[in-house]
Amino acid sequence: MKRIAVLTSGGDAPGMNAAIRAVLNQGMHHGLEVYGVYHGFQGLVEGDLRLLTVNDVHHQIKLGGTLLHSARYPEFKERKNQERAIEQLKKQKIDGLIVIGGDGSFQGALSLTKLGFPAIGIPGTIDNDIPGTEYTIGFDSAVTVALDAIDKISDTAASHERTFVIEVMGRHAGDIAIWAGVAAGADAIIIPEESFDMEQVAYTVRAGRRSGKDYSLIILAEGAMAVDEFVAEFKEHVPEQSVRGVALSHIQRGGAPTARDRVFATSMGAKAVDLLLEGQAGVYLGINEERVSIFDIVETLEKNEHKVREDLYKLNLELTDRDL
Ligand SMILES: Nc1ncnc2c1ncn2[C@@H]1O[C@H](COP(=O)(O)OP(=O)(O)OP(=O)(O)O)[C@@H](O)[C@H]1O
Ligand SMILES: O=P(O)(O)OC[C@H]1O[C@](O)(CO)[C@@H](O)[C@@H]1O
Ligand SMILES: [Mg+2]
Repeated sequence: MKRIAVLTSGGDAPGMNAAIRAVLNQGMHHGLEVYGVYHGFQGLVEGDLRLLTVNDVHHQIKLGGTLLHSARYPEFKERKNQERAIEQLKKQKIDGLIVIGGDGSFQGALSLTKLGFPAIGIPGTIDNDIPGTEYTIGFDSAVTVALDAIDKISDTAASHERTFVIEVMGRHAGDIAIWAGVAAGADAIIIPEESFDMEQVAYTVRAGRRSGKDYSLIILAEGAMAVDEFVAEFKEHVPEQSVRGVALSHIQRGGAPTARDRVFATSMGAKAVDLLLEGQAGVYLGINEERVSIFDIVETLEKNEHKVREDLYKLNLELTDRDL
């Protein structure tokens, strides 16, 4: 193996640049040429790739976003586009591909492996929604950004003795909501994985106020309900309160990656290169008990579901269990 390529796909995530840097540096350590594919699978199909140099990744470890740009390109589900992608790679004499992205991007990597082209996945998504791994690159940064925003909102919430409903991202997963909610000391955390009773949420908020709190926070995962809808319904249960809703939205995908995201991105970027050199394909990397682990894409994605940290969710319920 002399040449490999790397791309980023799906929603960007802080730490993707750190992973790209590690792929390039580890590739160079092994005497490989590393190509960067721009604009995800779309760029791959269109042949939008070039040789990376140290200059491309210099300074990038501390930057959010992805220097390779990203794309959502549903057309990559079509076999003809997957075959075109392989033709482009072969034209450049590239023997292996590293795909940094979420669960959707891993399906793209899998399709290439099934057609005989070696591909390896690195989990890069703020959602933390990939089965197998406990952790995805960008999650820690997104939670940190969300928490910073929630803390700021709590200042004004306290001044006006308000209840704020704060919608966080995560697509179908409640991970960002749980972590940001526990870290913020939220009165309630609403996630798609657990049902909730609006009257019970209202009771908890009211009980908190009665016990001396001067504001309340409800952290709502986008996959559970839209914030406007939630606020409208919630207000009917607490007509005496001033309630505001806010969606943090794409701010959660921006900013410098945290140390944790940079370290795991660097470890996984380097490991992906090592695996390609060992002849592995159809696998992805993840983190288990703070160590890089290897997962089979088919086995793990098709037979497992992502699980949220139920223990943290339950802990928050216990900590907010107050009587009126
Ligand atoms: N079944 C599939 N087969 C081939 N390619 C796929 C498949 N599903 C998704 N992809 C490719 O992966 C891209 C990214 O997928 P998706 O939009 O689901 O984001 P993701 O990688 O899960 O990241 P995130 O959820 O963080 O945005 C798609 O736009 C498409 O190009
Ligand atoms: O940037 P887009 O395409 O609007 O996608 C937003 C989605 O992407 C993510 O930020 C990452 O998957 C989700 O949390 C969110 O639902
Ligand atoms: Mg996804």
